[in-house]
Amino acid sequence: MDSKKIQMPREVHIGPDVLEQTGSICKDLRIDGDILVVSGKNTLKIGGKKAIDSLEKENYSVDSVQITEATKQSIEKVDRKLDNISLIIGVGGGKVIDVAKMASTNRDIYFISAPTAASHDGIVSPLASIKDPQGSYSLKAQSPIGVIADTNIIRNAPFKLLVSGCADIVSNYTAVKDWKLAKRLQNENYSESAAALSLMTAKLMITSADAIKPRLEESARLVVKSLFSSGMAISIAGTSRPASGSEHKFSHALDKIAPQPALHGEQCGVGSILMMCLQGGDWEFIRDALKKIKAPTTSKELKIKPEYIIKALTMAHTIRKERYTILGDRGLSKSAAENLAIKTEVI
Ligand SMILES: NC(=O)C1=CN([C@@H]2O[C@H](COP(=O)(O)OP(=O)(O)OC[C@H]3O[C@@H](n4cnc5c(N)ncnc54)[C@H](OP(=O)(O)O)[C@@H]3O)[C@@H](O)[C@H]2O)C=CC1
Ligand SMILES: O=C(CO)COP(=O)(O)O
Ligand SMILES: [Zn+2]
Repeated sequence: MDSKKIQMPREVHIGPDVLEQTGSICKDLRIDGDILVVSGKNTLKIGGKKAIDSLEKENYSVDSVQITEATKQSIEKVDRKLDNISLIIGVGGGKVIDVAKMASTNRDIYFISAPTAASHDGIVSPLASIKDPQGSYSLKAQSPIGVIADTNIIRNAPFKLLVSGCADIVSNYTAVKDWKLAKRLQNENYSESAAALSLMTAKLMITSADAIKPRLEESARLVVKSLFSSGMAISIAGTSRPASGSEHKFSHALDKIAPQPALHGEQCGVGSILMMCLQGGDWEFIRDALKKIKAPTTSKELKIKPEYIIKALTMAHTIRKERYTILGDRGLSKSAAENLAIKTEVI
């Protein structure tokens, strides 16, 4: 039997103001040498600067770089800063973390993940979602050596980012169904434990929906822990399969064609309503769960015109063709897509 490698972070710090301990956390992790902080336009001010101040207090020499997209060009921009760097810290949303993760993997440099929002489950996963005009790729990367999740920053982030993270987790329901289908039809590798962890996380999220409130530290902490556990399912599987199926293909298609895409998790949530209906499952349950967490359930709430929803549905099967899902090899016709979106009241 093939051997299997599962990467886990060595230290996970979740709590108010933990970003101000970045320097001492790096000392504890025995990081020796210069450090690069990767951030975004907003997140450099919100979190990046705190990490830099704390590192400088511990006498680390620190450089920083800002990125705006999760693309090859952004990875190259980070790469140009990496001579003499021993550690990269990604302080920001999902795009920043994916770019920092991939750049660190390419150069075999340690990586710390410091999310400023609980908006996606890539915080600890060993995969990076990288986009180009042709599509979206789930690339193998390393897991972070450490996670620093500052719940004071996360609770003060726009509430829709927190809701988006919850919806990304709810979408695990349809992702696991697709994965099981691929096991049955294509004999794809399938991990019972990864699938069980992914589903358990989604169930717990829905059970605790009433506790997800704006600005509360407890809510931020709860969602971070759920994203962590969904990310661990991805780590165990060694693929994003337990958390990404046809509903994610739909979201990646929207990212490609919609003039103004919504947040990743918001689109995956709506995708999950649609795909659960295609899968013959209880789509009303997914819709009601999303409503409970105040996530969008319609094209109007996503602020994306119905024509783009239909177009994304008809092209979703062309994204990650190797990932078999309920969409099959031919996908949906335009009329089938319209029927589906109308039936589920997405349009
Ligand atoms: N690798 C994996 O396993 C996974 C990867 N993903 C990927 O993650 C990405 C989605 O992540 P998401 O975070 O939704 O999107 P972004 O990284 O685009 O972040 C959304 C916006 O939120 C801003 N932001 C972040 N934190 C704060 C804050 N505290 N206060 C104010 N604004 C803030 C960002 O600012 P700024 O401009 O500074 O960036 C950005 O403008 C997608 O590319 C998706 O494919 C999703 C799930 C799993
Ligand atoms: O978003 C993910 C899980 O929530 C995984 O990302 P991919 O769809 O890019 O594999
Ligand atoms: Zn996702």
